[in-house]
Amino acid sequence: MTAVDNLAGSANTTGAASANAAPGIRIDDVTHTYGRGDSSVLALNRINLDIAETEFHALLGPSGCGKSTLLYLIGGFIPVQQGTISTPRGVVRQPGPDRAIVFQNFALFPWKTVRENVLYGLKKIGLRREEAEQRAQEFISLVHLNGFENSYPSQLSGGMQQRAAIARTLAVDPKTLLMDEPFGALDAQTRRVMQEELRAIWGRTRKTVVFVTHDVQEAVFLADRISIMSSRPGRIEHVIDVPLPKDRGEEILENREFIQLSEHIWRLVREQAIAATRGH
Ligand SMILES: Nc1ncnc2c1ncn2[C@@H]1O[C@H](COP(=O)(O)OP(=O)(O)OP(=O)(O)O)[C@@H](O)[C@H]1O
Repeated sequence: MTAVDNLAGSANTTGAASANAAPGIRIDDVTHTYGRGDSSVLALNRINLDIAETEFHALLGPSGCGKSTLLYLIGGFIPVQQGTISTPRGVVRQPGPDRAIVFQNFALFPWKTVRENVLYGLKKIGLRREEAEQRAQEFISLVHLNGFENSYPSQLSGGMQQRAAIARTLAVDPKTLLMDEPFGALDAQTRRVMQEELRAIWGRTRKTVVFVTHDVQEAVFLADRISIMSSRPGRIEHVIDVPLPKDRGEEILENREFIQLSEHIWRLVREQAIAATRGH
């Protein structure tokens, strides 16, 4: 059995988060303020949200509503000031190997090859050279980068670089994958392919994914549930189930339910975006 197979769990058929699913992330009354005094910015206001262990959860909302802030708090990259965030490993107080983040700008080491980039994280978690090499190759294959192991990031397209970044992140087997607009810098066609690949990879690895995006279609295509946040200070205004089949390909874009749900969510997001431009 490979490391990739090892991660695989049984899939449900609808992709919807089930009410009795094991908890993955619990966000309990979290408020976050940047700075102090007159120049302080209330970024998040009393966020409550439970995300199941095998759920793909998207965060949508107007620019500046605090999506990235919430993601970084879950990751432990900024300290929780008020409220609590917990995972099965306990209360989040700092970054941990159970939570990994993928950024929009790929964040690969430019001086390392694809293989070396993937190996980097594996060495950090203490895998022996041989095991690390084998695992790196498995995850390079998972993201279809065979043949590019010895290429440097500058020799790859944006989509390939992001696949390498995803391989590097998945290879260390975090329980939770935090993704901050990871496809934002890609052209529309590559973005579509990456969405399909990510959804397929998620189907095999069954991690908790929290995915920040501005793109309603992307959220509906990828997620089991979608949180729509208000304009700043960010609150969770709506949490919406996405009752689409687990396996989603291009054909889902023609699915009536997909279209109707996307339109419904677009209207909800638009309300928040209009409120943001009016400054409340
Ligand atoms: N380090 C910081 N210091 C002060 N204010 C900050 C800091 N980081 C974010 N903010 C403010 O907090 C609010 C939320 O920012 P955040 O980046 O979380 O929003 P976002 O929804 O991810 O935005 P976008 O969609 O534009 O990326 C914004 O008003 C932002 O200006």
